[in-house]
Amino acid sequence: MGQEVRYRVRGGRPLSGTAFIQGAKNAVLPMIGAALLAARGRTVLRNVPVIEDVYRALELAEHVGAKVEFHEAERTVVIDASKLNDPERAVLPADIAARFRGSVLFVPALMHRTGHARIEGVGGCNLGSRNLDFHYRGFARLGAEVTEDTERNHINVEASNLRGGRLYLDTPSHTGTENLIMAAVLAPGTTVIEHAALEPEVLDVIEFLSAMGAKISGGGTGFITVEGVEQLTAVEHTIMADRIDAGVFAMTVAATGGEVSLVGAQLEHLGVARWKLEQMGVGFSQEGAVLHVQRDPSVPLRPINAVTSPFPGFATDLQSPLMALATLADGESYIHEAIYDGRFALADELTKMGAKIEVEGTRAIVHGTTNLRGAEVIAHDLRTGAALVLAGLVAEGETIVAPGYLVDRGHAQFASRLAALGGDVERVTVS
Ligand SMILES: CC(=O)N[C@H]1[C@@H](OP(=O)(O)OP(=O)(O)OC[C@H]2O[C@@H](n3ccc(=O)[nH]c3=O)[C@H](O)[C@@H]2O)O[C@H](CO)[C@@H](O)[C@@H]1O
Ligand SMILES: C=C(OP(=O)(O)O)C(=O)O
Repeated sequence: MGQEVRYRVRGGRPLSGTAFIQGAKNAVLPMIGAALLAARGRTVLRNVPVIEDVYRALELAEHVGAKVEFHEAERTVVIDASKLNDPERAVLPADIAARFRGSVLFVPALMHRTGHARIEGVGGCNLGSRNLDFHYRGFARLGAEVTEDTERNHINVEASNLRGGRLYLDTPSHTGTENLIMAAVLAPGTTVIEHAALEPEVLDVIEFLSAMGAKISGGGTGFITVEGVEQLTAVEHTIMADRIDAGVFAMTVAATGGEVSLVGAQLEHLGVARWKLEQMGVGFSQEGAVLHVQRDPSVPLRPINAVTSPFPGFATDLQSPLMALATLADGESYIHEAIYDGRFALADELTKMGAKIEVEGTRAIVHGTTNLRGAEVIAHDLRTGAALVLAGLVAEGETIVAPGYLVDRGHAQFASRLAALGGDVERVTVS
């Protein structure tokens, strides 16, 4: 049997001090995919979070023919994609690609550089149904031939003759928007994408692609126009701070009480989550690049109603930590998960810790206040794991959260950053 990572947490300490917010997972993954579009030069990405999804993305980049260096201490990735032109290597193999959702973001570069892509698997958090139909339909409208090999469960994309086209998304898909933009940047002619996503990471990716030479307008309006260019150049880019990492830290301070400065976090990137946390009793103040978060532990948290929706709505990735936080509020909270049909696995785990949560479909009622108690609990996905660490920090006794790999997929040095704030959290490896 291999080794397993676990998070061991003991509750009861307020948090205080300064935490550094990592670079955004959901910006760096599309940027690694975008870096493969450059036929010349070396891309330098700074503020890269040292997380498992980045390791997987870099493995995948090497697998398809790029040369990659990860200078972890400097949080810098260097990618040379000049030799990425072998159609035989234009394959996203299940053993790497099925371990993270961002693997689908490699398809545009493979289409443009090799004329072909075979997708043997795409992973990501298990949150219910997560289709890729918007991506494939968009590639087809740009001239690709997308076929499914049902026997092997592969998708084959032939794309020797991409050209601009009129595209739309049924809902403003985050990676869908990024993928259609990347598919369009080197396709001759004009592409229009209607109902595009507004997430800050999408804007960061547009900024990166624009620096590479892409012609993209309308980012942040929901209506994006791309004029195809002949080639893109490798550039240097510093990745924005991770708003979900910042939200998780803010909610953890809300749970334990205390006062913490989050370096790099931007209040405006929290969207509606900011207002919900303020209503619960959390104080925020932004001072340049530092976000101060405080919560007086002597005043009970107020219950809350929240509905997840695309940015600037309440981020679905913050729904799990919000549920954990709501168990501590004085009264009934109502949560509607409107993005995913299977993102309430956390409720059963919190119940093991003493929480009272009723789930019906995509709606949950959380009955607070609960005196949480430590337990052995399962991280069903990345944010469930982070939420259970949060719960452990206020629970009586010891909480063990496993598998820790899922937390490590998206939060860098999670235990040591919380421990530096005074939290009793350890990341342990057991065989
Ligand atoms: C790597 C990355 O950036 N992941 C984020 C991204 O995922 P991701 O980009 O996969 O999420 P989407 O915005 O695409 O998904 C939103 C909804 O649209 C549906 N859908 C999406 C595409 C498609 O072709 N067909 C379809 O039906 C999905 O099943 C889901 O119900 O945005 C999500 C929503 O903010 C976040 O939870 C993820 O952290
Ligand atoms: C759902 C998430 O990620 P992914 O799309 O990479 O599975 C997440 O970050 O919470």
